Amino acid sequence: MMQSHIRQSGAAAAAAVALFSYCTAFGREGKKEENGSVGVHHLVAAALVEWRPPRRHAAISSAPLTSFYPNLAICEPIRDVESDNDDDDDDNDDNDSDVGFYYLRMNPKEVERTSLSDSHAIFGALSGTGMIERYDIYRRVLDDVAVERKPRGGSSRREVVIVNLSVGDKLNGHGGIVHGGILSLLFDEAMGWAYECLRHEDDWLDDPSSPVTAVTANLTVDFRAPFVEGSEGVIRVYHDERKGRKIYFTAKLESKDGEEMAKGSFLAIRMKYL
Ligand SMILES: CCCCCCCC/C=C\CCCCCCCC(=O)SCCNC(=O)CCNC(=O)[C@H](O)C(C)(C)COP(=O)(O)OP(=O)(O)OC[C@H]1O[C@@H](n2cnc3c(N)ncnc32)[C@H](O)[C@@H]1OP(=O)(O)O
Repeated sequence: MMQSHIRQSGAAAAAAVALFSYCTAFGREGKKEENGSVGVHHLVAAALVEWRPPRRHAAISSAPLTSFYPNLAICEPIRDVESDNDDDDDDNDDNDSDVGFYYLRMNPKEVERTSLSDSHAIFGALSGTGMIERYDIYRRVLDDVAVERKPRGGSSRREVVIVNLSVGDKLNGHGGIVHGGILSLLFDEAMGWAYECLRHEDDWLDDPSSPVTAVTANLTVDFRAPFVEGSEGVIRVYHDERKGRKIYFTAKLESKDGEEMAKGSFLAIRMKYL
């Protein structure tokens, strides 16, 4: 059981409850996941540490998308929404006490406080009513039992990040349908966060504390169904494998009803000199 490190704010607690409700409504997290664990409705929010770029990154500081914020992934749980022994909606699952994971929220308000806030596509220019109205990022964290059962650092596929999003009516291509380029953007960002979260939580990089950043080398998206304006959705990002500097992810965008609207794959390449 996670200990609560109290840095509680009403807004953060509300956010955790909101995601809990959302995930419950989606009915996904009570099911078996790819890592064999069972969803536990521990939903928490994050406290973030202010961070300024160290000097050795000055060479890329003028390129917004290669600026980065390592400590965004340093979070502390502030609230357990549900204990392991609480009732679970999934009656078919008899492994409810076999805990698996919880979510930590990456607070977008912290992103907005950074120097990127105005120039960032999602949290800056395209943020607002009618555009990207919500882009809440949650890092999925294995709890202690799951970590013991399945040591970190493996190459097996697992969910890393989910993004709870909604898009308004000003980012369309065809009438009433969100532009595919916008969905690609939303995927790109989500998978970038997955990279960042993995880098901090895991031992799969040579030195997790090293300020090694990455860029998107390749992004592909399959559009499976029209994502209509004014829709809410969830992006789920999975880490697939790593080959040296190349880190592979896949992702899917689900509608509020759980329908797969789009899926994507993503290759992040760690920069040679950063
Ligand atoms: C992933 C982001 C994580 C960010 C984390 C920090 C922030 C955290 C906070 C908040 C999250 C924010 C999240 C934001 C997300 C947005 C990210 C973007 O949109 S980034 C802007 C668009 N992308 C560019 O501008 C790149 C431009 N391209 C390049 O700079 C280079 O081409 C680069 C670095 C990608 C590769 O160049 P080389 O010189 O380092 O490497 P070579 O030798 O060419 O390739 C190495 C290996 O990769 C393969 N490779 C290279 N490019 C490939 C490609 N396009 N497709 C497939 N393979 C490729 C090669 O075949 C080679 O493979 P073999 O080692 O031989 O097996």
